Amino acid sequence: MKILSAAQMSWVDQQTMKDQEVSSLDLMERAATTVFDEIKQLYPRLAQYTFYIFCGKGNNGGDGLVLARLLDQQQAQVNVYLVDATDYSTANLANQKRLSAHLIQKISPDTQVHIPAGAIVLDCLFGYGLKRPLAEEWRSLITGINCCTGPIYAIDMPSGLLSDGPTAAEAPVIQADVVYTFQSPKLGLLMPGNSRWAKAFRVLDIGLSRSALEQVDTIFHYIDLALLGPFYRKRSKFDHKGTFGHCLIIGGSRGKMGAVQLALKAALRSGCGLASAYIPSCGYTSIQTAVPEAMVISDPEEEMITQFPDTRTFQSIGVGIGMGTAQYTIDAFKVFIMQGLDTALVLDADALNILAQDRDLWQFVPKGSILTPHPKELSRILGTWQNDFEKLEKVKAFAEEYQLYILIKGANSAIVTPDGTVYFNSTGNVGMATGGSGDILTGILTALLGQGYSSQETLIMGVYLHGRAADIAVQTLGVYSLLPSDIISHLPAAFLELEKQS
Ligand SMILES: NC(=O)C1=CN([C@@H]2O[C@H](COP(=O)(O)OP(=O)(O)OC[C@H]3O[C@@H](n4cnc5c(N)ncnc54)[C@H](OP(=O)(O)O)[C@@H]3O)[C@@H](O)[C@H]2O)[C@@H](O)CC1
Ligand SMILES: [K+]
Repeated sequence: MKILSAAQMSWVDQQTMKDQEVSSLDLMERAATTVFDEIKQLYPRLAQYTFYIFCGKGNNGGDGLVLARLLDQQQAQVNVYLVDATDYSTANLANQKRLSAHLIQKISPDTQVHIPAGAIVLDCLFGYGLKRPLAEEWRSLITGINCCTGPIYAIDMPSGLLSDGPTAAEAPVIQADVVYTFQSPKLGLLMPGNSRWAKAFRVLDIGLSRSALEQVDTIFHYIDLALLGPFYRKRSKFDHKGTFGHCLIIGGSRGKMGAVQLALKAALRSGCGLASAYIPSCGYTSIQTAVPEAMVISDPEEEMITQFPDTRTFQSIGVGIGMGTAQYTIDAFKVFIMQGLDTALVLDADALNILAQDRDLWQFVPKGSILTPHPKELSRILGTWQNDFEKLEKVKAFAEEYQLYILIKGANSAIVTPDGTVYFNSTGNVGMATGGSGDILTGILTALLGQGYSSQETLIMGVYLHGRAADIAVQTLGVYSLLPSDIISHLPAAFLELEKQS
């Protein structure tokens, strides 16, 4: 799914009106009706609820006015607060006239509102038309709304949040529990730093012109099953284990052998033909016992890796998890990486920490390699950033310079490719924030790379399935109790979904 800028959304809206011969008013009715349907599903007995609907002067406010009419028709208690203006959009004015005048109360940006307990708020002050951060004069209205005890649903965007650029932390912005955004997720909804304003969002299909959507060119994409379908390979009965690659996980140190165990299990659950581990010898028995399907090669040293194996017979290699940064390990890793390998690697954890200490090493990392840093590892590599947008630019520059694929881990993890394309993930949940989740991702990615998927395909599919398995798992286990190993045991369900859709 494409992620469109405000300007692109506006262009697609215009094209839709031409292609489908509909007016702005029709489109507004359609958009607001999709939100109304969602709300009706959440609150089937609408007549029992009170809605506080805050409307601006543009088309986002117009959506709110339509919603007010639809809710009023279902006997919900409706209170509309419309920002007083002299320049309402045409569709906004038309919808004011369609609503009983007694329902509308005019307010100014500095009005102080008190919302009673139990009321539901619909935020329709600003959508993608917000061009600059809201001025101070809006603070009292926005703060009053944010103080409500009931849920806040924002239409298209939380008001005050910019769609395409950074919003200052102290800016007045609506804190939406759920954002119903039209047709395409907006960048501002995906940035982790904005999560207190957009706690969750749902993309609603409002039937905008397919051909216009296809024509829009964007470097930003949102990963869904439809994106995976074209490259997911179904298996034929003539395939055999040699077809699916032999993957190698290099990592582990005394006390951190579990990381390798998790990665191996995840790799085996992700369809690799053969899986091997290279580990310090103290882990030999535990890995052989815990993962009987895997093969183990051990370093001569007990507690840490001091040399790297010949990797030429393996189709894919994942390096770094649980490896530690003992000097012997650092020295051995440097020799390994400086030999000039011609296979893309999956690099995680301590492999990244070692590389981060010596910028000269990056030139030796095989082009097309996959890096999966968590935020701390990423800042060791790139330094600091002011906001998520700057972080993204820094990652893009680095990915291009060294021709690498970089995963920015977090809610809505983002994959950055060497040509600057960005794929945001749509799966995953807060239950994954437990040590070990990343080791599983390394296993999945190494397995997919070994099966012949390109680095880009590997990341899109691996990150999606990793999150999806966790999403399926929390349906029965909940976010508090989810263990990384539960992600592995739910990988089959995630793969099955993909198999069915392809
Ligand atoms: N197009 C369609 O047919 C459809 C559109 N749809 C809906 O329309 C929404 C987009 O509507 P929109 O373009 O009217 O913009 P909107 O977000 O309502 O705000 C614009 C107003 O805000 C003002 N303004 C801007 N920045 C400001 C600031 N910092 N501080 C103060 N004011 C500021 C700006 O005034 P200006 O600065 O230009 O004078 C302008 O008056 C979209 O999100 C979706 O909900 C759906 O119904 C589908 C059909
Ligand atoms: K809004």
